[in-house]
Amino acid sequence: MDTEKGLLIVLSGPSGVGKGTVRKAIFDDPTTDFEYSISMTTRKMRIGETDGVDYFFKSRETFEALIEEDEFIEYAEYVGNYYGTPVQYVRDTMDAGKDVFLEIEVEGAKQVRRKFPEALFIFLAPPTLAHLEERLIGRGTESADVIAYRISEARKEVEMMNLYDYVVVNDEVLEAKRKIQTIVEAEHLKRERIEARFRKMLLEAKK
Ligand SMILES: Nc1nc2c(ncn2[C@@H]2O[C@H](COP(=O)(O)OP(=O)(O)O)[C@@H](O)[C@H]2O)c(=O)[nH]1
Ligand SMILES: Nc1ncnc2c1ncn2[C@@H]1O[C@H](COP(=O)(O)OP(=O)(O)O)[C@@H](O)[C@H]1O
Repeated sequence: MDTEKGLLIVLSGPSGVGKGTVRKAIFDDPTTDFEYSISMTTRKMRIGETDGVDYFFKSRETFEALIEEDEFIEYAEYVGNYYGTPVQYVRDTMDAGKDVFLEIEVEGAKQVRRKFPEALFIFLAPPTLAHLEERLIGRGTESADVIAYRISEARKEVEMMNLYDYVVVNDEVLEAKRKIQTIVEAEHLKRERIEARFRKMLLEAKK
């Protein structure tokens, strides 16, 4: 039998909702058996970040050349910087039968939806918009202007949540992590059942 393709899991949601935090909790958990696709970006490296671990940090020229060469599954310009998912790693990993996890903003998630409609889309939502503002201010990495902009974007983004397969409210980080792991497990079981039913029907059709 051919190796089954891995699942593409997309975690998205407004900036500051906790996507990075929840993603870290997922990958800090040794029971997690999906692979994280490291994004490429043109934004400046923050203190504590490492090139090739948090992102692949590139110049605008390099990023734009890679866009021309069709090297991204999706990319978006967000608050003046490019962010994108390199295609090669995702394809190779899925072809090897492993699940790939993307943590991206909502415009990119829309593009993935067009290219990979069979992917699993999970929206991370804040308990309230007030929580979102608090978290962005609390993180202390952006100026007041950027925070105000991100909040106004977040209002629009929250309205997109009905386009997703699941909405997970990020109240407690470990609880959100557990819910996402459970959703992925359930999705595998569902797809295995559909696959088994399909094979049974094929066998019956051959009789
Ligand atoms: N479309 C897209 N968005 C990404 C990608 N990687 C990260 N992002 C998103 O870009 C936004 C800004 O990321 P970043 O500058 O690290 O800020 P932070 O997530 O708010 O800490 C976040 O919403 C990320 O989830 C990617 O490859 N593609
Ligand atoms: N469940 C949570 N409860 C309280 N604070 C949180 C929670 N999840 C994340 N945060 C905090 O909110 C801020 C934004 O989180 P971050 O992961 O950077 O968001 P995103 O990647 O979506 O932009 C950080 O300071 C983080 O520590």
